[in-house]
Amino acid sequence: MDNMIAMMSKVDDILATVGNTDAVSLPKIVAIGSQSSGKSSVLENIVGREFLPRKTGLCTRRPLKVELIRTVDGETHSEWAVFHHKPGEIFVDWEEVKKEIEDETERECGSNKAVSRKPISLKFYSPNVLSLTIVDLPGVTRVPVGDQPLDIEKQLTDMIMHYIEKPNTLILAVTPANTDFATSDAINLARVVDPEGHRTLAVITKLDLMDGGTDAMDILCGRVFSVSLGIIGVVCRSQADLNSKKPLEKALQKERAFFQRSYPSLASRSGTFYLRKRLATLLSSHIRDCLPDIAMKINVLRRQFQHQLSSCGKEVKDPVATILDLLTKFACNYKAAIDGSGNLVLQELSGGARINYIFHETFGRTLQNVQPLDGLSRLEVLTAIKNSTGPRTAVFVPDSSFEQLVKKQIARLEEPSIRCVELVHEELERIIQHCITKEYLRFPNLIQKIKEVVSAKITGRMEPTKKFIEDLIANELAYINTKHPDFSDARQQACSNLLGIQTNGDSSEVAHHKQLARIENGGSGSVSEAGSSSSLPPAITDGKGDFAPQMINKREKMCPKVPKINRENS
Ligand SMILES: Nc1nc2c(ncn2[C@@H]2O[C@H](COP(=O)(O)OP(=O)(O)OP(=O)(O)O)[C@@H](O)[C@H]2O)c(=O)[nH]1
Repeated sequence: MDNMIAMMSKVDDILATVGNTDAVSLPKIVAIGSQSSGKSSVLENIVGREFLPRKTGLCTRRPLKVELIRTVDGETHSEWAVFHHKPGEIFVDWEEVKKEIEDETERECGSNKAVSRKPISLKFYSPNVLSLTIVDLPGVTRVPVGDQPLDIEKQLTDMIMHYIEKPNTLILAVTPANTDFATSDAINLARVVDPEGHRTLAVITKLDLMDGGTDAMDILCGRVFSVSLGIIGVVCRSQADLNSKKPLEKALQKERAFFQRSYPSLASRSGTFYLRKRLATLLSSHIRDCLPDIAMKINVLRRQFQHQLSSCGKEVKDPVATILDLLTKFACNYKAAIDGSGNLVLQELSGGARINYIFHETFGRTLQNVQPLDGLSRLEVLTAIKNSTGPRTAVFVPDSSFEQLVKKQIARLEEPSIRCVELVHEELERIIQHCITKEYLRFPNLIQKIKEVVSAKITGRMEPTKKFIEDLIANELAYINTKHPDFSDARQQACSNLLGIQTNGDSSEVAHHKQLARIENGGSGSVSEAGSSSSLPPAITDGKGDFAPQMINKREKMCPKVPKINRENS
């Protein structure tokens, strides 16, 4: 029996080493229940040692897998413990075991009540135990405290389900006797995955705390609810016993006396001693039943791993040289992918060619499509002109309003430029994947690390590059050289276009005046032709009621895409 349990423990270790614990469901006992129902107390009673952190409120915050391994007398240490996360260290002091469980819990979950799914594994070697594997899970709680997330109840229930839904798990459903059984979390959760109760053993704790005049006879005899593996009552140490450091042996004696006194007819199949024996028998017969199925699954796994192993190639004699070689190759592949000298992908553009496409096609086309006057309504232009002249009436387009409008348009270049950076970044990330060739596949951790490091480097350049673009645009916005002759003409023409100046043979400034006057009159009123034209300075027009021909040519050159406004509609 001991051999079988020890063998299962070894298989579990091997599966944990290859990171495949879910591939084969190994028989184990899992203790579940609501918070403070007494799961850890029961586990301590079974082990016969005080090694668990104990206090009221949430105490178990990570699954704790305890493997009890029966040793023969005469070993160097009669009893010792080893943690899976500290393989070389042997613990012989139970206070240190307790402290290590607390420390390891805090390392993973922090100090403020948060919980984690990651189990702590402990092997306990002793000639005084029956070989067993028990997992103690955090208790179900409903109200989040400390760093616990709002959905703590769901997270805990999911964690419990993850363990107990496996068909080879025996469920130790711990329920305190001083609560209502109809609301027992342990029994209700167990029923979800094991409705017939074939793999559920109920343990009733805190029988000593039941109200005077009541007893748990009906419950212990299975008249309230029934589970086929049995219902066993236990009495563990109370908080007062823990505070006064009452030895476990004394507590076990007291427990035996309690059952002989209060439940004499059930005394022989109640209490910790009976529970230990029952669990060991159940587990070993359960292992026997599951063995053929487990052996078959392990054989399938073995074949899979052998196949994987043979695809790995030659043995690595010098790991450091191999890693250096792979890193150098990766760097060369990456450079080649950008230079264009790497493996050619025929189906799609990639690497440097794709970056070129992003710059010249995607980004280039976007810039070409940015029309200088897009998003500037005529009303906006006229309002800007009027706002910049204050109480005075505008005759010429003032520089300040022109600058204000131009700046708004230049700022529009920022968004497509940033998008271009993002596209290039995406491509640089894609190159990483392309550079990981077949020969890397046998080193999944190395691949993971390369991806992390290179991706972090590339992503680290994103912010400085975006900042560079923002600075470039800011530089352009800082000073608009309106004195530049081309720019100056373009300004005139762009504004003329917006104002719909080429109307009815009016000179540009006449039309400009009319527009401003229309705005002043609510947008549609008519303006006295004679009155307005008579106040215009004569030098602006060419005498034919329009801009001089060379000015129009300039406009065509500077703003070729500005659509002409229909004279009739303007
Ligand atoms: N009087 C009495 N107290 C008990 C009994 N079993 C547990 N307790 C007390 O109940 C409290 C909670 O016990 P734990 O064993 O820590 O409960 P738990 O279910 O492991 O708690 P969490 O893991 O935090 O959910 C402790 O103060 C125990 O001393 C019992 O049979 N009788």
